[in-house]
Amino acid sequence: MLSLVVLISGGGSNLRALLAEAEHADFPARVLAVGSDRDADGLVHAEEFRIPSFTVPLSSFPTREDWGKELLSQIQQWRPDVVVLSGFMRLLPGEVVRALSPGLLNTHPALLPEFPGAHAVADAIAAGVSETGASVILVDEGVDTGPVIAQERVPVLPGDSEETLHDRVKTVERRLLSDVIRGIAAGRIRLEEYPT
Ligand SMILES: Nc1nc2c(c(=O)[nH]1)N[C@@H](CN(C=O)c1ccc(C(=O)N[C@@H](CCC(=O)O)C(=O)O)cc1)CN2
Ligand SMILES: NCC(=O)N[C@@H]1O[C@H](COP(=O)([O-])[O-])[C@@H](O)[C@H]1O
Repeated sequence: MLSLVVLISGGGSNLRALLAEAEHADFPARVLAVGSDRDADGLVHAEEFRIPSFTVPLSSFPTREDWGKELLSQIQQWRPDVVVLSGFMRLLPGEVVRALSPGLLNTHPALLPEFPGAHAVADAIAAGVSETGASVILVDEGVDTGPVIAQERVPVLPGDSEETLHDRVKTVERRLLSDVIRGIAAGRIRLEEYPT
């Protein structure tokens, strides 16, 4: 059984999907705790599924590095096999990335390396592309520069808003993340074999 800690910053719809799937006996992973860098709306999903949560606000620390040390401490108390960034909107300091790698995944709503960063869906709309995608990557010390574990194209439809496109992308993200977690648990995906 793979043990996960999931980090969020927002509404946590992808977290909720993972928590719901983890309730099924055939899912080979469990979420030990949910963490956030703020009082995220998505923490309500952890409460509903009776999963412990913790919040480490960046604004409570003099530096990002100090924040990272506390975040890392909170994560490591749960001794997870894998940490999943699911709408976690803070860049992690190198010390945190190094301590958690290679068991540190991020889901991103674009076909990386296209549209990295915090506003991928808006950027895809603005660029006028006819398709974008979803990616699951290993997190490195760059910004969305880690090796791609899984990704899938998603069409941009005429009249798409950021919201309609993001919703379409999220449905693919959820499936990709589930498949990656199942692959890791089954030994088909070996994170240590990816270059970082
Ligand atoms: N060391 C890394 N940390 C994180 C990565 C990563 O690739 N390396 N991915 C992000 C998730 N992410 C994209 O997938 C992402 C999230 C946020 C930002 C960003 O610029 N954040 C700003 C604040 C932006 C805001 O609050 O709107 C910041 O951290 O100051 C870039 C990429 C998670 N962490
Ligand atoms: N750069 C990181 C990034 O953009 N992450 C994205 O935030 C969304 C969170 O949605 P949710 O809060 O509804 O799960 C997801 O689409 C995730 O890929």
